[in-house]
Amino acid sequence: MATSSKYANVSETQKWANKDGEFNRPPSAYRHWISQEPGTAFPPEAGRYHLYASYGCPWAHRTIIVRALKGLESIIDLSVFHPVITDQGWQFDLNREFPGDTAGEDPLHLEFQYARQLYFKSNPDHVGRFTVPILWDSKTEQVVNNESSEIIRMFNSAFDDLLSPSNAGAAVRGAHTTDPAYQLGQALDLYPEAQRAAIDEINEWVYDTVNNGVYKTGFTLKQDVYEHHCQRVFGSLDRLESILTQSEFLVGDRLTEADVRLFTTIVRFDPAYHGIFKCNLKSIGSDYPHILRWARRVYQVPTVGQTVKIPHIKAIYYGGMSSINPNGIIPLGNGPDLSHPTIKPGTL
Ligand SMILES: N[C@@H](CCC(=O)N[C@@H](CS)C(=O)NCC(=O)O)C(=O)O
Repeated sequence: MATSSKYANVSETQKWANKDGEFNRPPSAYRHWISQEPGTAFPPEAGRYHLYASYGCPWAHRTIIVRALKGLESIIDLSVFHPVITDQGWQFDLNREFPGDTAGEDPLHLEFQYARQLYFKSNPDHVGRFTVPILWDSKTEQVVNNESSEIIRMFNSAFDDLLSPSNAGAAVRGAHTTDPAYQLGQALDLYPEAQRAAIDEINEWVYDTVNNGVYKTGFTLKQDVYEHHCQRVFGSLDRLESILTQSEFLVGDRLTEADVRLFTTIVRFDPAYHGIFKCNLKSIGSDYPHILRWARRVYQVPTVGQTVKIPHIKAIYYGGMSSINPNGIIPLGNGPDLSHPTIKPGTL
């Protein structure tokens, strides 16, 4: 039986955790698939699908990164919510507090203010949360998929026929690469056949103990549950540090989906999880030189750095989680500078 914290205000914090003090992330509700299969309900089409996301949310951030790396900006439009989740859920940036980054309104439904309205438009009987990312079909007015791990798989390959090989560079805003570690645009494959088993294996434990592990640590109501998950987070960070001591990327010497999925957690670690979720046994900037080296390498892949918006990251965690940060004070630290030059693994 879990031990309660002496200090928790249970009535406030239980919003996030069950009676055993555990945070359980419910499964995503909409799981349709965009594919090139003949007769599919959701074929790839330019301008048909719309991504609703947040720069603060690590799951939505994955989809923003893969959209940018693949050069899908002209094919799939993006609308970003205000980073602070309101009591009605995600809201468009009605007062234009994050100009340039966010959508002040829903371009497809000018009368909508909240993400919840999209869910109810799609399914009037929707029950459950109103999460981002949302991949929306403007033709049939419904949520195609709201599970980031599946949206990035679709972005990785389903639209390739709409991207011409020659404009792969142009599609990612003039970025060209001679770097053997990655391609951009149509030529990029983040989930290559030969690496799938290795990517799946790493994704599984990284999801459980790192991506979602920080939430299980931060949202618990119980001291011993907190300690258990916190230890698991750092056990896995130690394991990742050791992998990245030998290897430039998580699966060999090329950028894959496994890197994208880990990156959105690592970039939030020092500026957010170390404080708000009490994941503070170590920090990326001070204690994990190879993870830091790798994070800089990923950040510096063209277009990735532009998707990292620290003010949104700090706002979602410190500004919108009143149960664990009641006064909404946002700390000053931004975590390590990821634009700093990188070095090769093994040379630290
Ligand atoms: N499994 C989902 C998780 C998405 C998710 O939990 N998003 C959070 C933000 S980080 C959210 O939208 N929360 C709003 C809410 O729960 O009301 C995915 O990977 O897409």
